[in-house]
Amino acid sequence: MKAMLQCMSHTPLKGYFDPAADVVAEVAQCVEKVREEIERFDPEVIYLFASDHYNGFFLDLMPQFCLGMAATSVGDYATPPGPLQVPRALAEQCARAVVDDGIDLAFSYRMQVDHGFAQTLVELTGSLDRYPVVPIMINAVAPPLASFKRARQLGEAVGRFARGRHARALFVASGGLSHNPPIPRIAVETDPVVIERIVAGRNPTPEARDARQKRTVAAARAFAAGEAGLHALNPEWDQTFMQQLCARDWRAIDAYRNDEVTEQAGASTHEVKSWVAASAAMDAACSGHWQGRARYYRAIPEWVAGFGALTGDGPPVQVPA
Ligand SMILES: O=C(O)CCc1cccc(O)c1O
Ligand SMILES: [Fe+2]
Repeated sequence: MKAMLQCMSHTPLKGYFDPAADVVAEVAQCVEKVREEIERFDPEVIYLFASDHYNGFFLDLMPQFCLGMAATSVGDYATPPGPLQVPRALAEQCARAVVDDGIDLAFSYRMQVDHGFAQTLVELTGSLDRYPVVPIMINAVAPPLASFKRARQLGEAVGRFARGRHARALFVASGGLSHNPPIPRIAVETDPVVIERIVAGRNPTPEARDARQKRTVAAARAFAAGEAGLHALNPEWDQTFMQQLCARDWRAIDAYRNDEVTEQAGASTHEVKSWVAASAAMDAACSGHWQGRARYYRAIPEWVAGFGALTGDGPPVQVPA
């Protein structure tokens, strides 16, 4: 079996409010290289770990982890709407194996996913349905949140399932790194309209979706202009985290505490649990024989993102003592 790992930040602000042209080009070049690597690798299946932002999952019933047996992109921001190519029988077997492994994950036969899944999938493969994909949602927006350790164990269970099953498996993570876009929090929200939207806001009108997206763009403009309101990006946190993943330092990963992460790097930093799960899946699929490398990082305030990319492939590079 061959396995590959690709972790990348997403940000739907791309194209809506861009940083300087050289930064846009630098990120595009990174995306292009990753896309070429995936094209060459030609995955038989993709296990895609990502977050949702109150577009497919709401507070009427919020799972920590949810595997899609079938999934459709809602088409928010610049992402296309439409079905992902989910191999149903494989997804069912995967869910069974993960549950048997002790992770009580939710599943959906009609999962809706947003830019968290769709942006990265489209940018890295060209479309929503180029390759068979098993989508796995990790709650990163609605506390109480699962721990970093639990995300690692979820990934490990998926990787154990994938091990030996495919000629070529690709593990993809979409999300993070440090950031804090304006996502409502039930604990402090008082506007009944906003509360209703996050409790049961499925399939909003195009006008409501557009208004929400405009608010995000406005918040990004204010953030980039240095106005207070959103939590600062934390490049140091991001780089340390990426180094720990590359070193497969699971002890350090397991030691992250949710409240400290929120405080140090922003509420949406929990999206990096997709990186943890995908890397743990890679680790289990390769029995530890792989090498990770942080290939890109830049804090991009216009995009409200600590934007990073990390790739893993085997066999491991031998480092002389
Ligand atoms: O519309 C939303 O709810 C949030 C959009 C958003 C913005 C910046 C970085 C992200 O990761 C992200 O998801
Ligand atoms: Fe996000």
